[in-house]
Amino acid sequence: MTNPTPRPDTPLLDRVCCPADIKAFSDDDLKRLADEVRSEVISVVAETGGHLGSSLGVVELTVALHAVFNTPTDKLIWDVGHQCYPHKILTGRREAMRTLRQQNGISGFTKRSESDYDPFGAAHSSTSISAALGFAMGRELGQPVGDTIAVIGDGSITAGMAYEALNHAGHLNKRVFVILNDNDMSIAPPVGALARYLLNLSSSAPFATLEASLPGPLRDGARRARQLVTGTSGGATLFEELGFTYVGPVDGHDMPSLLQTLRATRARTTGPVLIHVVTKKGKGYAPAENAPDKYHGVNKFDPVTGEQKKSVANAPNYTKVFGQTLTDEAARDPRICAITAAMPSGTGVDIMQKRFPNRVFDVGIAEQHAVTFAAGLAGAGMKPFCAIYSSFLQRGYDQIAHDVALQNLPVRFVIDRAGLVGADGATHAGAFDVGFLTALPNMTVMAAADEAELVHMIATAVAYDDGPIAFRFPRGEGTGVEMPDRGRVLELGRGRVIREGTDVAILSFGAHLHESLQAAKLLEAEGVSVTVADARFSRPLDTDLIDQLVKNHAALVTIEQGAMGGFGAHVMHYLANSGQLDGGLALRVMTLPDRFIEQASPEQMYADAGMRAEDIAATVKGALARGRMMPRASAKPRAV
Ligand SMILES: Cc1ncc(C[n+]2csc(CCOP(=O)(O)OP(=O)(O)O)c2C)c(N)n1
Ligand SMILES: CC(=O)[C@@H](O)[C@H](O)COP(=O)(O)O
Ligand SMILES: [Mg+2]
Repeated sequence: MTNPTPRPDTPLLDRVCCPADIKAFSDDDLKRLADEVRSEVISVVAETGGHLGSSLGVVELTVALHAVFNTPTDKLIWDVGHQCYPHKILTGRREAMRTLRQQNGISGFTKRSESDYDPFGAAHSSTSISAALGFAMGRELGQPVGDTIAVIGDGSITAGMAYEALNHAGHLNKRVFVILNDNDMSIAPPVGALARYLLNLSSSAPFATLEASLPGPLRDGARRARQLVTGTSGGATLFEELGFTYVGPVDGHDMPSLLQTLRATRARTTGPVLIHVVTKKGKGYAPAENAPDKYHGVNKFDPVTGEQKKSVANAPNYTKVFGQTLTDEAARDPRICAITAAMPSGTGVDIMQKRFPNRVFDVGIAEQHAVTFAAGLAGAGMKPFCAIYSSFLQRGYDQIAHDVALQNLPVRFVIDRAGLVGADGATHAGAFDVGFLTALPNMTVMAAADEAELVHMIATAVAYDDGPIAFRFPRGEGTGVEMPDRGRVLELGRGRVIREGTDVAILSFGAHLHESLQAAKLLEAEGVSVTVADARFSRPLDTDLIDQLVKNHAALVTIEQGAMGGFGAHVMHYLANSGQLDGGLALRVMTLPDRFIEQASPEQMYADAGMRAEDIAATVKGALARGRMMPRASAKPRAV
């Protein structure tokens, strides 16, 4: 039975279950469809929150790509994937969009397990060209892959990995499409020489449409004219020098130009192609157009006014505490400087940037460079604070090991978004930094249990010049503890006992101290006396404290906001090699479970991870029951 002919006034979007449905649309229909998709994005994100500006900027581009290419056989790969909301709406997930970034809902990024139209997951930037080239070579080797298209932003293309891929694509000379979505914005305004180059290049937009529409010889003439106007000396753009056919710049909101350019390029080119599309972040929604940085990631908002719903703050925000404290320290110490990889406001270094602009460096999305640049600053005698979210720091691990730790250079690593972060889900979980940093000789690793501890750890990092030092703290608010006027320097490798008990000990590393104290209260009500200690350091370990806890309690439980192989593993390693496991010890190591945890609220995610206060209490009780069956030496508790 054929589908009944829709009434002419039926919204076009109501007729779209998947991209194949838009193949029959006229070019005018496609423009109308884009307008409907834009309204849908605004309506959804007003309800759910999420990445608004980037998605609004690629509405026409998304419709045109699905109209011209044959997804999912043609592989459309979005870089970062935060701009994929129009793509998800058009690929069968329109209804599901209201569950965006929520527990058991759909991801805020592209995700292979979610749809055949998501051939490659993302969320960390600058991976799309590599992936698209990989798929293209799979096709060349006989796999059922059609065209491959990477859509990468002007911010994401500042990362080194993008050039590794461009370099290889130019070498292989196989057919692959790179769409450079140039909205002249990263999260903040873009930085770097490349941003300037692209701005210059995009000034030649009028030539692009002309060029794409002309036959061979005339097209060459138009290209030469463009190059003359844009001063791309020697005639070739950077991308053409790397072996790409460069097409553009094209107005990314002009549907006819987009369709014409994509159709012509798809029909005519054989090797690697870069299509330079100029868009506006937040396009079509005034509040987002006028403040593209503030509307990059939004809370729920009033679609009429654009007013974002403010979350009620019960305690200081860790990031703000870091930014302000570092600024205060920098006022006292001219050797302090700060580095961010395109996240000035996210990391809080924008606070110092306002006061000491010449000592704060935004290197673009370039975490590898950020780390070794910081190493150079340290080698020169500065005190660099390299502020990178835990999950993004994964991008610079060899630089940490090879350029910083091995040379014992005093770089300070500021690791925000440690632990589970909530709506950004598994890709942004700060789960692994404790493991990969604590394993490094010369490294010192701290975790703040609360915002007051963070202030002390910053002071400690300022004072510590004997090698690299890292401190981590979670996304969001602290616990509302009393704040010190000024940070004091902590004794390296020394933890602290928060609460004295006699039966069992909890040794907490980082911000789960709060839940550990709650667990102790729950156990106290059941007649179990619990010592709670804050380790403060995973390297160097406070072995005296560990010895005392083991000697004076029937069982020991460690807990950390991180994956296996972190703090608890190092405690176990110490206990084993100091012979304290030989006679048996009731020891439990609480970490994140050995799996990735999908997006939800942080509370829901920690519940999923089995790390609520009641979970800790249950684990402690189990360890205590086992421990009571074992003999143990008694010893006087250490004076605190
Ligand atoms: C490795 C890595 N570093 C940092 C980020 C944080 N981040 C997400 S989107 C973004 C800006 C991307 O800019 P662009 O590629 O131009 O996309 P637009 O938002 O302008 O559409 C940044 C820095 C990330 N996702 N991955
Ligand atoms: C898409 C991306 O990677 C960033 O926008 C990230 O979502 C920012 O995270 P915060 O909201 O924790 O700063
Ligand atoms: Mg951009």
